[in-house]
Amino acid sequence: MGNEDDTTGENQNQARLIIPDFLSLQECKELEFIHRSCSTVGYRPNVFSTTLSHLIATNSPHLIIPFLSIRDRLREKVEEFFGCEYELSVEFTGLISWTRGASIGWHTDDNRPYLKQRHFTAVCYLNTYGQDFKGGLFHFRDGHPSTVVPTAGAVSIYTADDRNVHLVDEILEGERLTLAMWFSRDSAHDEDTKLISLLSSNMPCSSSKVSEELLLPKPASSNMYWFCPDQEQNEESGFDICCARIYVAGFDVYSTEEELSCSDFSELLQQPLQLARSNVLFEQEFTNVLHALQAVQFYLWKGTTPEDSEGVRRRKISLLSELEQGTVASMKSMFVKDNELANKMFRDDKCCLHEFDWAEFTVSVDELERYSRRLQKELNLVLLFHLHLA
Ligand SMILES: O=C(O)CCC(=O)C(=O)O
Ligand SMILES: [Fe+2]
Repeated sequence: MGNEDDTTGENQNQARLIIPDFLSLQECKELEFIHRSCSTVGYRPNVFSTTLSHLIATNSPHLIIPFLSIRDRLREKVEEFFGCEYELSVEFTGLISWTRGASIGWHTDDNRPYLKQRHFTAVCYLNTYGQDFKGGLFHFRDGHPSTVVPTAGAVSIYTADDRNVHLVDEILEGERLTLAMWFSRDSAHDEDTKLISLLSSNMPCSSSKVSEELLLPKPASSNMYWFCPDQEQNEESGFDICCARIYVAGFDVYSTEEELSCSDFSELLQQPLQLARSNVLFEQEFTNVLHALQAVQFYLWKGTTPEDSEGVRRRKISLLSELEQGTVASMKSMFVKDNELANKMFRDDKCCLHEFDWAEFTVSVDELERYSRRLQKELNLVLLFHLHLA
């Protein structure tokens, strides 16, 4: 794989570049954490996505920070390779995952009138073929290389025009995750302009006052998280993807809200919730399902080492009563109608290998808060800097 050193003398006509190890594994894992914590159902069957504007809209603007340096590095690489330094704008940035059954046939990335501003594509693979998913190979119709085997950290860069007709084989198992970016020569399509204006209207931050309040995620409307197999708009099949990701990681959700039987049960997920595991209830309340999901995903990402646990604020755990076990079970059947399907789509066996320990989980919940505060500070600096320049 890779034609970075290709010196066939046809550089101007070189329409693609594959670089292994463009991102570190740490960067891949951090973006995976963000996607598994924030994604919504996507624009095609069995596809899930996390866009930067969605992060802003769900009160998680600080999660944009890990993208920033990666975007700059990629833009510079694309400009350098295609000889258009300082000319490109980022048109779109998003995390996209494909699960069982997803595929895309031969196409170019500028193949719609509203996509004509897309001049170059960069796809970073955040996980690995054969290890994290089966199927999902990438093929170019003409020229070399003809097949790209997705490997965590590699990036595939190509023109969006008909020199690069491509397809992705159907995913057979697992979740194939990428960071997809498009670049435009037309600065009118600069994604940053849109993001900055969203940020300045959504942020509790002005040039004179920076909020220190911890940002907690706020779910978008519940249909954005409801997955239906084969796009049937059917509430009796499928599942809420936030709950499903919590369940496949071995946790349960518990709510003290009385009206479990109410018709609009999706409201429940917007309310404070607790996590449980093997009939043990964790005392701390999370603000809503997204907050609980973020805590679970952060724990799966970072794990903890025993030394971390000094100075940790202790949380109680308790055994679930029979009544509480009933609540846990009925929530599960409300939010995941098809447990087998949820497991097939999201289960990641690597995450379930080490033994679970509530003390370690507690450390991780505190660590998540420190992580969020650090990103918030960075975001405030970026914004203040930008507002002063503007
Ligand atoms: O994920 C990939 O490898 C490419 C996806 C693709 O072709 C597209 O989204 O246009
Ligand atoms: Fe494409």
